Amino acid sequence: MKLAPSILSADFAALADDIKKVASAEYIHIDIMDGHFVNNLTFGVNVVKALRPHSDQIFDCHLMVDNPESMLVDLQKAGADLVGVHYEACPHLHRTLTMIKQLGMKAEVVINPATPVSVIEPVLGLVDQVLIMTVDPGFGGQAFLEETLAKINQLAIYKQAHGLDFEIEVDGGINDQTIKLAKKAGATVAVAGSYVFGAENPGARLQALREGAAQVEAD
Ligand SMILES: O=C(CO)[C@@H](O)[C@H](O)COP(=O)(O)O
Ligand SMILES: [Fe+2]
Repeated sequence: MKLAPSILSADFAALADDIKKVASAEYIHIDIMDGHFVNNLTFGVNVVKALRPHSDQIFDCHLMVDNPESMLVDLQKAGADLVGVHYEACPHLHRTLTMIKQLGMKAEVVINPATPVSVIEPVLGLVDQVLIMTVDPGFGGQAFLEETLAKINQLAIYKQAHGLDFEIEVDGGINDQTIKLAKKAGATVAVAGSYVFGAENPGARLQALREGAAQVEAD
């Protein structure tokens, strides 16, 4: 399973140092929040640009903003690799996802815990990754919503039945126990913020996540 430490729980005064502590992860997850789509306000394109020289990892940008289309060109220039837009924020989803791909980035669609998988079926042939939120977006440190497991499983079955090829990412409340539930349900990428950066040794927490996920294979 791929790991995506979320810098939402890192030290905002030392982001470049903190991402070096998670150099063994495949992705760096960057939560961009505008204070409108969600109540919280984090960072924008300038922080993506500032961090780019400090890491070769995939920059996985999770846009929790209204009108995400307006920042796509700047995000591409800043060095984003993969961009996730919320179904709930995009009335013209095909166009938005196509724009991400035309800019040379990987495209992801994101759904909130209360949004059913069926509404994104029309765009599943277009995306490189689907993010099933396992908490309501906006903040780190919330508890994993087990009700989302059925949706992860439903998406994994749909993907296989239709011969589609995309990653299934989960985000919110992931720790060394919940990662097992998510993997069993079919997730292939796990975001973790507070579990990783809330610890003295973020690298050891990544290792614990890998070991947790590996136990599912062994089952
Ligand atoms: O998108 C979000 C929150 O909206 C996440 O990426 C958080 O950063 C996850 O934090 P934890 O639940 O792992 O602490
Ligand atoms: Fe996120």
